[in-house]
Amino acid sequence: MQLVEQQPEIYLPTSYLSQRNVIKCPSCPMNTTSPKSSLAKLGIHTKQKSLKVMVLGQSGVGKTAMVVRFITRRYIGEYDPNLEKVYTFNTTLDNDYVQFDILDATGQQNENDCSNLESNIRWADAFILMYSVTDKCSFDECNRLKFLINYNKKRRKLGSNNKDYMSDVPVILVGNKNDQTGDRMVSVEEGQRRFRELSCACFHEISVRESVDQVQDVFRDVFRFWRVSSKNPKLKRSTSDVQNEAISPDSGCSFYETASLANETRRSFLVIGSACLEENDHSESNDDMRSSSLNSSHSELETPFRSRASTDGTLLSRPRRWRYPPPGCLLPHTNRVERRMSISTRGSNASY
Ligand SMILES: Nc1nc2c(ncn2[C@@H]2O[C@H](COP(=O)(O)OP(=O)(O)OP(=O)(O)O)[C@@H](O)[C@H]2O)c(=O)[nH]1
Repeated sequence: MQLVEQQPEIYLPTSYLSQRNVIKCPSCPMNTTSPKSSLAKLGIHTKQKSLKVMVLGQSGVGKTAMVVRFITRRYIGEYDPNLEKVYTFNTTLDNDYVQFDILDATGQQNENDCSNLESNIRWADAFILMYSVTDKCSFDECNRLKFLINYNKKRRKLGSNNKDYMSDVPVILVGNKNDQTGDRMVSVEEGQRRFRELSCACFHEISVRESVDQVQDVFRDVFRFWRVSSKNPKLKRSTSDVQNEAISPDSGCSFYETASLANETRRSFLVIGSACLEENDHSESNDDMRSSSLNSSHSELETPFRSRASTDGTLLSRPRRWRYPPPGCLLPHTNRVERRMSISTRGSNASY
């Protein structure tokens, strides 16, 4: 699962420019032309996917620094905070050719910007919700932004007469600047708790300044969660316990939902009601199925499914539990107090 880096491309689509008055970043060190990628030239990729990612967060949390780091692998300290840009970056992830359209939203919002923010949210397929671990306000701002995401994605689906209006776009919560240990105001545990409360897809705590790998992990997860949700748009991911936890060697950390992307094979599970689907492989899911958050009773899950099922698909019979024992059968628990039948249960014809 190598991230193959290619020549970055930035473009500002005409439609986007006209709608949102986006300005090209003059200080950006990357090419502003759109050279065709080497893969495209060779004609290797057959299907090009465009993944529209919106990076959201309060001003100064490091959104631009992260996007530029992902595309160029470089860390650049200072940016014009008032610029809102769309970067297009072609890369290969998990053997899939993918085109990222990354909208770096400006964090300085006034009331007039609110409708612009909401239309940008409707444009995006996936979100990176960013805060700085050195800024509690930016952490709290994530609540408002997540609410706006939920609201706008939900409304769009309702408008399209789709009854399945649950918003299931991937939202990755990212705490940045964890290199500034002395200035920390938000702990890892608080970030993890907030990620659960907001029902985000996963949580990363990173330092854009210190690690390009952590930044790439964030975008890799955006892509993976988006791929799962776009393949199964009607499925709702489990919002249950976070069981898997991965601490990367360079001190960034990530938290995932139950049996999702953190394990070695990084398979994702989707939960629909009480059914569990695995994204990649349906053949050997016994152990993983048990780790998912199903409503099945604990005792049922103790016995592996295959030992309970015969080859013709029928379940082996389990001892029948009687509510009232059949005639002639003694109750196994003798100290049980026999319930007296009420008059209504015995009926009006009962003799006393
Ligand atoms: N120590 C530290 N500083 C960082 C890190 N990432 C970004 N910064 C700094 O944080 C400041 C703000 O970064 P930006 O990328 O401009 O933040 P932004 O969220 O895009 O801000 P707006 O454009 O105003 O929305 C800059 O001075 C960056 O150098 C990091 O991981 N560690």
